[in-house]
Amino acid sequence: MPPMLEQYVQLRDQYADHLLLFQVGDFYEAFGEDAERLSRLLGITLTHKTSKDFTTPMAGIPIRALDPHVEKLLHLGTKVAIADQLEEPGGGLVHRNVTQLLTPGTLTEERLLSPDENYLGAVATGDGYALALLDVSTGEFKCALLTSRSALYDELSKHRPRELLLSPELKDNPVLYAEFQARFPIMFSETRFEAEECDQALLGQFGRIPDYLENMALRRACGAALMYASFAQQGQLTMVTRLTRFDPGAHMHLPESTLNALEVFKPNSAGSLTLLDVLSETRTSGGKRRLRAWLRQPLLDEGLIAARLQAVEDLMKQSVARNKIRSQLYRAHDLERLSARVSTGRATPREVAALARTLELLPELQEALQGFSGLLQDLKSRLGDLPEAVALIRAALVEDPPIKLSEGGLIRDGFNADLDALRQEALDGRTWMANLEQIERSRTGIGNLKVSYNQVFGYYLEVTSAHFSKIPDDYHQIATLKDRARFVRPDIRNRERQISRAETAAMALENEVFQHLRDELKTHAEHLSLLASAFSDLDVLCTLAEVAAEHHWIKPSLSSELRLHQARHPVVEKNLGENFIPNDALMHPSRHLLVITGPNMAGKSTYLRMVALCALLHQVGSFVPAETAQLPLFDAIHTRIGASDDLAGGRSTFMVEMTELASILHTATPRSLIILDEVGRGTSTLDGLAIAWSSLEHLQVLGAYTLYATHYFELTHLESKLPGVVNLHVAAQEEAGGLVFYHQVMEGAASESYGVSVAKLAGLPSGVTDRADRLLRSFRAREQEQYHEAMRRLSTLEVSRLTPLEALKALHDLQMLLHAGEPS
Ligand SMILES: Nc1ncnc2c1ncn2[C@@H]1O[C@H](COP(=O)(O)OP(=O)(O)OP(=O)(O)O)[C@@H](O)[C@H]1O
Repeated sequence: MPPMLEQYVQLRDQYADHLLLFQVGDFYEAFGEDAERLSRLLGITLTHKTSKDFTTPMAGIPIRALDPHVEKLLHLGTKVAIADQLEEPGGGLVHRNVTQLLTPGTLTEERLLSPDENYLGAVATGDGYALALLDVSTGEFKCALLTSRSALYDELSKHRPRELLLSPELKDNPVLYAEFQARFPIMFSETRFEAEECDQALLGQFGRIPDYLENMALRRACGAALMYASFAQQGQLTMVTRLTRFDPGAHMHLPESTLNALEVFKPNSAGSLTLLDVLSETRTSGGKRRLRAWLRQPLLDEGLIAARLQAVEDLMKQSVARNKIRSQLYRAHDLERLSARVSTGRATPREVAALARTLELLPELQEALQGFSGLLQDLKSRLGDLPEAVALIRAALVEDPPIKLSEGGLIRDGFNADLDALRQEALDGRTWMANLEQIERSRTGIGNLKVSYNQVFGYYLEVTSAHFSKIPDDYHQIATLKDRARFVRPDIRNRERQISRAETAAMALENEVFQHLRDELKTHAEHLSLLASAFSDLDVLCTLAEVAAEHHWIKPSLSSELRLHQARHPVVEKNLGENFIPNDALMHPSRHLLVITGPNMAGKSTYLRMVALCALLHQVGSFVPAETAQLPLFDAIHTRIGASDDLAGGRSTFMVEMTELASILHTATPRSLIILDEVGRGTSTLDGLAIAWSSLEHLQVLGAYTLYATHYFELTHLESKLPGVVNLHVAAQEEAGGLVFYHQVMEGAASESYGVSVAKLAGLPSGVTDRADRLLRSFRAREQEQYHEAMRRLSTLEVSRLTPLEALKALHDLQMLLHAGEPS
């Protein structure tokens, strides 16, 4: 095997679960089976490397086209190891080593990352489920202990890790492992979870094990994440300076089903909008991530909510200051990621320049925040500028430095005297070379003499055969072509060596100066990460103010009652504009369970979601889409909306519905907001009605604020039976041209369900709808008849004369009567 392939095989075996891309000149190559795999995955040509008696498959990617290919490989679930040439090719085998390991959850390369968080997740069990979440692109590292698997799934789907590590007790359980894989179609990777090694990893990273990691499972999850990321980053985890433990109970409980039903992040149908889309006015990538985090975790603390609302109100009113801040933020680069890159000493010259440009915004941001109080004043003090860092970068780097250090030309003239001298020397040499052609033409009288350069000979003189007689003695011929010859001279060789020596030394010195600059910036890493966090908070507050101003949202106030006047569903309103009909909502302890009826398409679901979204926005600290709004503090929003099945999870529509209902009934407290849309629809009418009825009775006793939309008219009877239950309906009317929806929510139950009318609107064939109309009339007539007949028989029954057996038979007959009969 040729020595280069031996080198390849050695590295490949060292990083066995990665696909090794091996630099050979301007290409990254793979050989053997890996080449076949690469060619299959990327659809690129498979060739062969042949030397003497050896041949092997080979596939390669040009270096300049690496990123899109790596992106595709990661997307296909393949980890990538990049081995670079670490020295200029010379005589023998070039020294190569792995310089980057790329896995979806441990990326730091800006160009491969999306603006969202990029978490690596690790889960271990013992006393519940321990979850660690590490984003090495920003240095964020947090963990939590979850009491149930569904709580773990909720957190995982909220944080959407790109890669997951499962401890052996989870991974080795085929049923559990399959369930994880079905729920989270991401990369699952292997690492060690041994307690002792995990503790060592934590000690190595933080110098001590934080007190709040008393739980072994937490330490295993955190340690495993650290060990895995550290391997991928080849020990460079300096961006991870803090580990926080978060308490899912410290925030409003928002199960995955609620986030999905309310379409907070993900639309239910492709192409439609989400709440995040309506709020997507952030100006920075960090702000976008922070907004997602706030939406994931609405607050429970009145004081914090009030502080955010106050800041949003101040920024909304001060539109000049707000616009100024937003236009500054627009120019900011992703400070969170830049600070992580700086802390690992990996920032590229261009990233360092971007850092300076971002830090230069600080004085203006501080000025714009002048005169604000509360949270905004705090933010102003968190935005302390770093003039010395900016001055250093500005003095050292050219205005627009290259991405790669190896491209050179990044250090400004005048910054380092030695570098200036080397550059001058190289320049002198090149000027000498540039003038040489003219000088030699005059000296020899050869008008077409040329000075050229190529990789093999370096600089040389070229003379065509017509002028061979004029060639001076000091020219030494080095090559003869058909009609010309090439020459050198000792002084040309000397100059060439001088240029090359000076340029190589200048490059090395630039490298050194830049390393020094990076080391200097590293000392500000902590400050930079705090600044980054302040930027993100400021961006989100400005975003909430901007949205409030643009869409005429108002500041909600805290109350024990839920009182919305002329409220709108923010997403549906964005689609419908002025055609959206606002509605009121009123709930208090003696009106805490609203049963909403009305035809299909009337707007029941929209109304339910509208109330829930207002509650969620309030606790995020946002204004809400209404004319006035008073809202209680909810500890959770539970929803059971729509029919969805979980084919991957192997559960039918009804099973999903019942599982979600069970979880709501078990976990809801009197302080929860519950939204139920047509519960019980997935089974037979009577079973469904019975389940819905008893669930409502349960919630009525619990006292939780509940909105329940239904087509079961029987449930409207609950209003007269149970205190706290109130009927509402969404207005619609049959008119000459068909059914008209008013989308207006009114007191009282609906009089009809208009199902057949809606079917007509939907375009069912008229023959079918006419027959349905007749059937409906006959069902109703029959129902009435049976009901009256049953009543008549019951009232004439002489109960005191019946034997127990006769009484039972009479009851049975009555029942048969009520269920009897097919329509004619
Ligand atoms: N307040 C409103 N103003 C204007 N249009 C509305 C309003 N509410 C709902 N709509 C429109 O009506 C459509 C149907 O609304 P929604 O899904 O809420 O009805 P629904 O009563 O829950 O129907 P179903 O019983 O079939 O689930 C929405 O997509 C929207 O276009």
